[in-house]
Amino acid sequence: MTLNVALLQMDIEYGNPWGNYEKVKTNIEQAAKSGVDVVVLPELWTTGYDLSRLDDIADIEGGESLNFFAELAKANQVHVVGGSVANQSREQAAEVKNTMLVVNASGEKVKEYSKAHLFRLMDEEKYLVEGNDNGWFTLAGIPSAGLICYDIRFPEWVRMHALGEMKVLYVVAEWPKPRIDHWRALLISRAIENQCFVIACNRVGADPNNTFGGHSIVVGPWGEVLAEAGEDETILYKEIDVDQVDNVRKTIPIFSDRRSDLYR
Ligand SMILES: O=C(O)CCC(=O)C(=O)O
Repeated sequence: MTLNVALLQMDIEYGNPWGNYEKVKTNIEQAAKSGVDVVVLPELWTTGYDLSRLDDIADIEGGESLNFFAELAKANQVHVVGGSVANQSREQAAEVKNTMLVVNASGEKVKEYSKAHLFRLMDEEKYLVEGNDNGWFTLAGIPSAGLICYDIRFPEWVRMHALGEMKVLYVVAEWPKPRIDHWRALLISRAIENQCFVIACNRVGADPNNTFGGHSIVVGPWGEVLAEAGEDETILYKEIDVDQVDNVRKTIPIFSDRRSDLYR
């Protein structure tokens, strides 16, 4: 089974959701014209890391972003792995999560996953609360999962998803340029050790505190880099053959060779 993906490697207007909605709409429409199945966005694409202003610019219950995706997905017949947005609780304003919304081509919400591991180096723990749910979902009939940026530094979290049969891992990020070597190495490792596709979308550009490194990437289940962007704004397109996951898992059957009597 093949899947055509488009990764929107974009710059994000700091603290300007309205400008970012316009830009993403144009990009999704452009990607859909190329006949893709799934469009993937970066992390916190509505607000960027303007965390001290979240009271003014966060999305209440993710409602605006969900409606936005639902309309665009349906009109353009694409599935959307919607990066993540600052998602504020209606009841408790102090509760803001970094939430991925996944919407299918019928405009239905398939998944809501909130970043489980908050990244202190960018002050997330001061402004955000962590999620407590897993990232599993099925999209285009494929067992998948979605994780957010720093989450990929926790191989046990990714492995837990692979044990749940995940074949495609979507990663959305605002990963800084100085550690872009870690980004590539971690994503390739997660693909090899879990024998899955990794489809990872990072942003480019800069905010007042960080410069972001791009290098959005599609990695195959054998660890091969199938497509990779540079450091400029672009839409990265790739067709993947999901059946390769079964072939790799048959060739080196790590899941049946695991010693669950020694470790979990
Ligand atoms: O782990 C890293 O180096 C980057 C993580 C990050 O930027 C994030 O989670 O937002």
